[in-house]
Amino acid sequence: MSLKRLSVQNLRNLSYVDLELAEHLNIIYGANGSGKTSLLEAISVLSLGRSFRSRKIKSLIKSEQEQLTVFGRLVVDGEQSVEMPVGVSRDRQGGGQIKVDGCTVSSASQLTEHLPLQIMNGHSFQLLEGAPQVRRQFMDWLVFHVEPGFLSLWKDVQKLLKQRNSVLRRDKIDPLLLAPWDKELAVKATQLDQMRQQVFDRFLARFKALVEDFIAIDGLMLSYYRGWDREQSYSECLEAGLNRDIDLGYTRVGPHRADIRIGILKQPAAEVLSRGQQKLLVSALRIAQGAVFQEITGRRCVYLIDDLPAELDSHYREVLAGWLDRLQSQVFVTGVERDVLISAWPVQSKERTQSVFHVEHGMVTTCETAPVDTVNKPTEYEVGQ
Ligand SMILES: Nc1ncnc2c1ncn2[C@@H]1O[C@H](COP(=O)(O)OP(=O)(O)OP(=O)(O)O)[C@@H](O)[C@H]1O
Repeated sequence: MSLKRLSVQNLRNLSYVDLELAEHLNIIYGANGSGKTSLLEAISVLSLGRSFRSRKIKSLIKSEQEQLTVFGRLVVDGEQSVEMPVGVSRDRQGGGQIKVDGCTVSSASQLTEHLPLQIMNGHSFQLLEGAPQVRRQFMDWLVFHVEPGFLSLWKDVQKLLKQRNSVLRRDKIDPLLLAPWDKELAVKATQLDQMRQQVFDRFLARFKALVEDFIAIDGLMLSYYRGWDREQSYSECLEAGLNRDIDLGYTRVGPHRADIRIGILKQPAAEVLSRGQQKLLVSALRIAQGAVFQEITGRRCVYLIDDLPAELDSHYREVLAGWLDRLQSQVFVTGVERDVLISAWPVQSKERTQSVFHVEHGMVTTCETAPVDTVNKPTEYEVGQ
């Protein structure tokens, strides 16, 4: 999937922007505070129904405006002639509308299915230093996109856990009352674990192949933790831990505790690696994920990379750009300096289309694509106001 056209109204400092986008590489440069991240946020509204930066819709709507609107035209992979319009509007009262291919839909997950995104920004370090929930969400992104039954199974497990926890919090607990819930929970939790394990194994193989030649980190280890003891079935775990769960008032172990453990010689990666190495590692995790998504579904996800040069030297920038280039996915990459961004990419290949955009005070100008040593002059195509 790629985004061919993007129109934005009243999102942060962007009053009105209307852009034709390149199928592969979109370079967005401009001074601090000019609106580069806001442009990426607009794309994330089309995929998540909200920004990747904050869940608060009010801060996303331009000051003194009542609502924001983002509209896009998606091109379906392998069918260049098939375009799908998607649109999202959100207002300050929490209302809004999501439209996919002309129909109003009730859930943002229908947007996500059509426009799968991988986001790399300052928060990406959370994959290494954040709570297990961050890595669980990371893993579940791929499972959601490649296993059609995942979302409903995941919802069932959440519901069963909630019911079980509410029983655990009662004054008097009859274990016989819990038994049927536990049986159903164990069956669904085990199915969920199997889905995650299968997808993780495939992901791990892809990740290893990707980083082997580029990240010289001795002892780098990735492993999947399913959330309960490997030696026991989930029903055995629930039974053995019942008294402890009653004392705690919640279910201590299970698929809601799953994690990906990322370590270097048995130490957490965040405590050992330099900031640049961490950035390359989290980027590799996201790129490997996109590659597996592509292998399994035959579709491509879209990459949003905010401030690519931050933390990276020119060698690491080139490694990262090379990985992305080989994926042939659509990439939106921001940075303050245009030439630093352009020079990271391999010499223009015939297979790659690219566009360069300059952002200034919330106005976006499409530039001619030119080699890095020539000056890009803005064309007459002024898209901002
Ligand atoms: N709700 C809003 N209404 C109007 N302007 C806003 C709103 N929220 C943020 N801004 C402003 O929008 C501008 C663009 O912010 P953005 O984060 O997109 O900049 P950027 O180009 O990514 O900057 P940097 O290079 O520093 O990361 C900032 O000046 C910010 O103060």
